[in-house]
Amino acid sequence: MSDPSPAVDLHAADAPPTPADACLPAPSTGEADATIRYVDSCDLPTPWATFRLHGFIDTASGKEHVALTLGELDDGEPVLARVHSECLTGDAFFSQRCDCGAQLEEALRRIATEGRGIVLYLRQEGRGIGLINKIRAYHLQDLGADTVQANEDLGFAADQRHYGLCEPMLAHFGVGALRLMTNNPAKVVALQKLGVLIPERISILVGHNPSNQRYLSTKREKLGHVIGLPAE
Ligand SMILES: Nc1nc2c(ncn2[C@@H]2O[C@H](COP(=O)(O)OP(=O)(O)OP(=O)(O)O)[C@@H](O)[C@H]2O)c(=O)[nH]1
Ligand SMILES: [Zn+2]
Repeated sequence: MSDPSPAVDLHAADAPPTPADACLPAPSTGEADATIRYVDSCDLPTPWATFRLHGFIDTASGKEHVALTLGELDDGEPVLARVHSECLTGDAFFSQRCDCGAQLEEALRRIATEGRGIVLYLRQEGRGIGLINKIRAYHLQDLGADTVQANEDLGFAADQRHYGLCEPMLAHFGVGALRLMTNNPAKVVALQKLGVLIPERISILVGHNPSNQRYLSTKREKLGHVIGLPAE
């Protein structure tokens, strides 16, 4: 996977945005020109802690991304982190087809317990194919395909995600090293290729249920995830 390192174009954290900053997505200029622009932050009370929610715009695609932070992050110590790709069905609708919602909740809970950490929430729904195509992929899975076959039957790669925006987003917070909560070694490698240090990968094995058992075994067998399933 090629992850172009986007140029950094970040506004000062304390500068209030103009309406144009906040609302106008830039026309796409292609990935090589991708820039991430910090826009604004606010408090976000959750059941576990009051996080800071930070908004960014990828000016190349117009996509809006967010980071949730807690505590002091720029002291040079590796930061407990989750790099989470959008899953509307799992994160918002309690879908049991995947483990995303449970992982997001667990990540926030663990960060709250430590009092320090970051979640990068990347708007690359459906492993990068988008929400509507994910619904089409789910339909194919209803008919018997697994999560990888379904993507491929639709003409997509099994995983179309890019992590290039993570490095400048992390740099914005003065973070260079992560203790990354993931079961996905490919995510670790992709971030390391961007220059992000990952001294520790932390398993996040939550949200297993009968409806996602096949999905999780396919992730392990075809996508290389480190997942021990309960039946084994
Ligand atoms: N195309 C497709 N995308 C899916 C399917 N199930 C979940 N997803 C997407 O897969 C992505 C999961 O992202 P992450 O939660 O970052 O997880 P991961 O890379 O699988 O690895 P972990 O860090 O271990 O969770 C999200 O974008 C989901 O929308 C599926 O069956 N098909
Ligand atoms: Zn999901």
